[in-house]
Amino acid sequence: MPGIAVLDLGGQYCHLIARRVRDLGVFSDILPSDTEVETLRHFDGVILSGGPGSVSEPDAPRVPQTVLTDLGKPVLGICYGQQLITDLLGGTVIREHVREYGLASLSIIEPDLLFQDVPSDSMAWMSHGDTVTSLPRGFRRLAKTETCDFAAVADVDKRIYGIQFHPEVTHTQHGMAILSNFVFHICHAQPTWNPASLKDKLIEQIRATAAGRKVYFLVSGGVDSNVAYALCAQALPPDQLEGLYVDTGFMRKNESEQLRLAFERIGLPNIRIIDDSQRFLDAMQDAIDPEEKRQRIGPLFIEIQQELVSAMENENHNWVLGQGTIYPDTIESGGTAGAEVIKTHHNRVPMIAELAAQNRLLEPLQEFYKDEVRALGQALGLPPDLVNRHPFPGPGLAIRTLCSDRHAKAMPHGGIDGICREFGLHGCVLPLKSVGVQGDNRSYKNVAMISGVAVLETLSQVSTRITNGYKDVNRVVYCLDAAIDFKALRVHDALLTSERLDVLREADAIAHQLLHAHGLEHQLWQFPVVLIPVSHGAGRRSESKGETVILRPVYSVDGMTAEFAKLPLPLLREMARAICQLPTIDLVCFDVSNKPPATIEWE
Ligand SMILES: Nc1ncnc2c1ncn2[C@@H]1O[C@H](COP(=O)(O)OP(=O)(O)OP(=O)(O)O)[C@@H](O)[C@H]1O
Repeated sequence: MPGIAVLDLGGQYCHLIARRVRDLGVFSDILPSDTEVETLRHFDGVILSGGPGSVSEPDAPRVPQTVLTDLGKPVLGICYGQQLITDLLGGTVIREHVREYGLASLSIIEPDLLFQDVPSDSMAWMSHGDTVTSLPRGFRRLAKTETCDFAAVADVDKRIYGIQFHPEVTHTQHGMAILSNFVFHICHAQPTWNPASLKDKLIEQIRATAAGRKVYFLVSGGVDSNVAYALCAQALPPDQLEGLYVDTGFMRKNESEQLRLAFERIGLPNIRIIDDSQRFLDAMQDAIDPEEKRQRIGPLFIEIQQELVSAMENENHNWVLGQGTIYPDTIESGGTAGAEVIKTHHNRVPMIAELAAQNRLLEPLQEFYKDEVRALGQALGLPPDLVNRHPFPGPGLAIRTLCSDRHAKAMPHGGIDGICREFGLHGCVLPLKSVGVQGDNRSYKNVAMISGVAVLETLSQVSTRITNGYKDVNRVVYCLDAAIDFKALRVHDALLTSERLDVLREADAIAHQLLHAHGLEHQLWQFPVVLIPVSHGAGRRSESKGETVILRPVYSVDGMTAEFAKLPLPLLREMARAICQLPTIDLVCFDVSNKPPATIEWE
């Protein structure tokens, strides 16, 4: 199955490039930058990804020169990829003092197959520090922007192309058309990639890997492991497969039981629920910082995995461990900020690598992206509640229950309040931090709270103005209770306790039931409900340690960027009224931040 090789030069968008190519129906594989020409010959063409490096740095990633001189296949360099092509073939790249970041208007200077059916003027997304200033011999300029002379270049005879903008991000108006032109008109690839049609091949592979041994499959209740487990169930007889589900205590309301029932309904009763909730809760006793929480949950999960493996070994020597690993888990692009930290409890720890070396690891979906896994799940006839579930983080509600060791009042902020007043609103800053993304990095910044009467469009404008204007704020929440008094807002100390988790579980269940009743859940990518230790003592319980619930519904296509979901305000207020009936809940807010600058989750 030929297709397109994407060479990873460390860009955070590497997966996005591979995904876009697959969306065109063409297989694509991400390979290390030093992959040799012999391996690349099996592909129809090569894309060199972007990346944070600079060609002038000695240890920035490079590709072998022979990819450009000997391979004879079309090559497209994107951003850093273009600069690398220029450098390797004798052109000049200079370091700019100011990084160009954002939309630019792209003008085509010379028509070419790459720009077939693309208007001569359109918008393209730029994000670069270095710039090409002179071209290698044989290259011509195909397009420019106001600030970039060499926005697209090519040696058309050798089919080597370079573009400074990012066609893979949705902000580039005709990005998909440009990628499609490269893939079909320049590489002549065939649209033969269809993950759902690979079902029979996958079933054969599962049988071959299991080779008569018992498969213990780790099922988390998430889409990936649900589909992988169901696939194993079609491949193997019931006595050769058992699902293992670890209840961490950080699951949503009735989640474990619902999962068991959902599998039972489709004839898969072999799920063993392992209740380790107390162990997880004990481990989190005094954890406040989000990284600290993840660093405690990850190793404990691995410890439990290890215990399960030892138990299997004692029970029966003939076993294989299954996991719902998918493609982005197996390849962490070099540029993904914080990847190491985020994924500590993930599928690539040394014990798992050891099992793989012993041929005791089964990961049937390791070639697929999540939307492809969903397509496969549908082809298997799995019910929507197993296949279309919203993504849910491994550490679960533990990272949706914010902790604090502070006592502080909400901070007045003239600048933010000034922006709000232009729209008839008010604003302040909560002395509480949440995670965001800025450029290639994770940020950990304050949250702004706004209140007043507004329509969604206004909230969107105000939120963008605040986060663009004040770099110490990466998230904005809108108070759903009109009677808020900022002076009565207090951040107080709070740890991760079973009582707080229970309240959050109830709030989450209320919000999701109402969402379901209005038939809106499939419009959303995800709908985290978050508990923050912020009380609004006014009137109700002045001495209380009341809390605030945040509703965080988002739209997204791939989780890499996201927009706050424009759910009807009357529905959000209905959710807020119901949630405010819970003991200890003072206030409910609606998160009106996009990603970037905020992340989907708060921690
Ligand atoms: N609580 C759990 N119980 C059993 N297995 C788990 C659990 N959490 C994770 N796993 C296993 O580890 C894999 C990776 O976990 P992770 O939390 O990263 O989920 P994911 O990549 O979103 O996949 P999924 O959609 O299956 O949850 C899962 O596919 C599953 O095989």
